Amino acid sequence: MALFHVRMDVKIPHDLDPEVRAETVAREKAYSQELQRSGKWKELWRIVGQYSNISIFDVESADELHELLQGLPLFPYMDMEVMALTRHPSRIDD
Ligand SMILES: O=C(O)CC1=CCC(=O)O1
Repeated sequence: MALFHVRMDVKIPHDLDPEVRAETVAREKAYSQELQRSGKWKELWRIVGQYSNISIFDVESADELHELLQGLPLFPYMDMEVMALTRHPSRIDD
C-alpha cells in the first residue's frame, strides 16, 4: 500500500469545443467514481474558490498512481502536484 496526496489544477482552454468539454468532464467523473468505488481514490475534495481538487490515492506503487493519473480524461488539461505520504511516528491509531 502506498498513499499519495495529489493536487490537481484544471486548466481547460477557453476555446475548447463546448461539446468536447462536456463529454470530457463526464468521462472524468465516471473514471474517478470507478476508482473511488475500487478504494484506490480514497478522498476527493474541491479547493474552495478554485477549479482544483485535493485527492488521496491508496495504490500499490508510484507506477500504479502514474498510470491512473495518466488515464484521467482531463489529464491533458491539468497541472498536478504529487506528494508521497508515510506514517507520522506520533500517530496513535493503528
Ligand atoms: O473537477 C476536478 O477537480 C477534476 C476532477 C477529478 C475527478 C473528477 O471527477 O473531476
